[in-house]
Amino acid sequence: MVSFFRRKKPESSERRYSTEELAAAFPDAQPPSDKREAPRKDEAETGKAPPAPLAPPAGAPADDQRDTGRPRAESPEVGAAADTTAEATPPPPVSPPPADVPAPSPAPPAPRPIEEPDYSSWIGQTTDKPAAPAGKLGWRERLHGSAFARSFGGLFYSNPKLDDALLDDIETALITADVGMTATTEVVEGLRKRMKSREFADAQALLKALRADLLSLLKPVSVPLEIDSSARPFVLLTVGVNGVGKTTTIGKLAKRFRDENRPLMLAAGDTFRAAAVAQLQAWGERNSVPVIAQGQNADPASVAFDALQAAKARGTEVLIADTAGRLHTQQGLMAELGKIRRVLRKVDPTAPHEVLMVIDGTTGQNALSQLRQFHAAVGVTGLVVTKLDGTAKGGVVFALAREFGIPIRFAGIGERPEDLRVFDAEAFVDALLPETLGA
Ligand SMILES: Nc1nc2c(ncn2[C@@H]2O[C@H](COP(=O)(O)OP(=O)(O)OP(=O)(O)O)[C@@H](O)[C@H]2O)c(=O)[nH]1
Repeated sequence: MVSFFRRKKPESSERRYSTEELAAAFPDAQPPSDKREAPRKDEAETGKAPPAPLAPPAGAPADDQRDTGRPRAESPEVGAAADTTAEATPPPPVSPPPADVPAPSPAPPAPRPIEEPDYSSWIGQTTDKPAAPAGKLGWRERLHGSAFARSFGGLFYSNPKLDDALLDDIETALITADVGMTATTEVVEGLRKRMKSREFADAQALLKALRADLLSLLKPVSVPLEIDSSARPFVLLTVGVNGVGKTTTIGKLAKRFRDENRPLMLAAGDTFRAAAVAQLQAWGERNSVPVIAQGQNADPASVAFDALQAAKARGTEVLIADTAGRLHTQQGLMAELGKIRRVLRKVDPTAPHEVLMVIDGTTGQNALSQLRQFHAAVGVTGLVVTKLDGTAKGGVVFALAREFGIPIRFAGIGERPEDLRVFDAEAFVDALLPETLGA
């Protein structure tokens, strides 16, 4: 039973958290997103519901013609749309691949290719932030501002004693960082049991055990994306709620694949937000990556259908399809994802080969219900957790891993292309905890 709410600290107990940090433990304190149709806080999962085993994807929704609230173009189920723009030029050979794809190695990856990053062609907005170094480097620099790192920084440097107060502080820190009640209880009660059976010589030993517990939560989901070369093209469908960083992530992935010399095509399936189509097209033009687009308000399934046919005809290795951001609670829009998947399967019954859900790392426990709904609608096979830099709490990664076990393919730790990292459980955990505990 989590003691966060019932335990009262002794008067003499050292105060280690600011009121802001404690207040941050409560989801109501989260600032509202400035994005269109951003999820409301009252939709958040509070962690009260028992963790239900994830049902397999429910297959295609029965009625894909439900009102989505958007104008519709001709469906590809009756024929592919004609107004297609695609550049015929194949991507030019570029620099060697970064070392952290496809499989992470225990050894530090080689430095990034020595090429000047062309930020003028970057898909997202420009930023003055310096790029984080590649490989395992940069994680700590980017995550040190997170609620998780700040809470644990204070905790570890206060020279704690091995007692129940330390466990209370760990519990508070984990909840504050959005790890969620269930995962927090499991970890803290496990440590308490071991402490009572005198397994730990001192507080440092307990903290090392905590690091091991956190790692063991994440290790099973630290599974990098592998491009199956027998799939031509390998179709990657990106999904997620509004403003989580889908289009930006596609740009980062496209740069990664281009650097690996993989012939690539993009499908501008976010036909709701006009800027999203323009963003992909501009990026594609500058980087000689073909972009299939039909413009705003086109049927996204039609765009996906066209793109897959074009990619197949050209022998493209990877096709990345964007989709519009949608709230997981909007049934019509969730059904649209099922339609996109069905339409892709008309061209290639094995497509999409990866359904990559992008989750904003600052979302908190609401991320759990988002993933549950998207998985039911379209069968999520991999995750990208973005915005873990700056003020993100970061703990939701543990909650997602514990409840769903779906591979976390990438982590977004900044806005630069090289800030999309292959998810590395050890680099992530060690970036959140003080350096003295690192392996
Ligand atoms: N700090 C930070 N910002 C990020 C990261 N990933 C994306 N962003 C920013 O998040 C904002 C939204 O990104 P978009 O790519 O437009 O999000 P989207 O999901 O495509 O948005 P919709 O099309 O509206 O659903 C942009 O300002 C990005 O620069 C990240 O890892 N860290």
